[in-house]
Amino acid sequence: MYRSTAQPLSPEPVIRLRGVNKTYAEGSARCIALADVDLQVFGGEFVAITGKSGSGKSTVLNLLGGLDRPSAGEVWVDGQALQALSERALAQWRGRSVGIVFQFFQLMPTLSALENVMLPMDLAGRWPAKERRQRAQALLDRLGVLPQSDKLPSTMSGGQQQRVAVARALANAPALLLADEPTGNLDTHNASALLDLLGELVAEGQTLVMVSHDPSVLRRAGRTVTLEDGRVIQREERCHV
Ligand SMILES: Nc1ncnc2c1ncn2[C@@H]1O[C@H](COP(=O)(O)OP(=O)(O)OP(=O)(O)O)[C@@H](O)[C@H]1O
Repeated sequence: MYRSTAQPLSPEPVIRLRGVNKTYAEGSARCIALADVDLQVFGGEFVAITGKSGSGKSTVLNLLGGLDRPSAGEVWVDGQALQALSERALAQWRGRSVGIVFQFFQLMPTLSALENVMLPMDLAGRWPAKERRQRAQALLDRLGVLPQSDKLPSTMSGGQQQRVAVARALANAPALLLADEPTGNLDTHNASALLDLLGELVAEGQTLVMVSHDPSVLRRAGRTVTLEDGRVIQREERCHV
């Protein structure tokens, strides 16, 4: 049975954003996507990032996942200063240290569910081939989609595809799991089941940052960070009773 190997709450933050700015050039104008954002997330936390369309949520997620770089400021993830890495080193780091789940699943259409989950391990050259297969099977089992192992994404339901996508995101035992509106394309039942599974992973120590507008997601997060026009306007801790 797959269990998250992430460490429970630790004093060192898994994520540290300091004075982060991100601007995009639009002809002669500049679009300020993020302005002076500071954020810390500790191991085993589930933090939801919310805000209106265009407030900068995906930009934060892209910076955390090493998919984009800040215009100014520092992005530290799992002890690594991402701004210090070359493109090549950043790509290698990304493959090993973060797992990302997208709204539209983004599975490789010509690969089976099992092959999709094995792919990040193959690319990272992690674990012997036999172990990669066993690990992928354990992940699919954990996510409740082992019977779908040999199926192509197009022959699976949306809920099944998203579970496979979560298994793929966990393949390299990432320090950080990121999710961009992961329930946005699921019906209520599948969305709730997916959130249950993600909640179990967090309870085992997985650090999770999720962008969402969905109130049912925000209710489950330990903490919500609200963005407006690229700035953090609210940090809300949930009371656990
Ligand atoms: N590649 C880009 N080029 C130019 N502007 C961009 C680019 N990416 C994002 N932006 C701008 O940066 C701002 C923040 O965008 P971002 O996608 O982070 O917002 P968001 O909160 O995720 O929005 P949504 O909820 O609609 O996905 C917006 O004004 C957007 O137009």
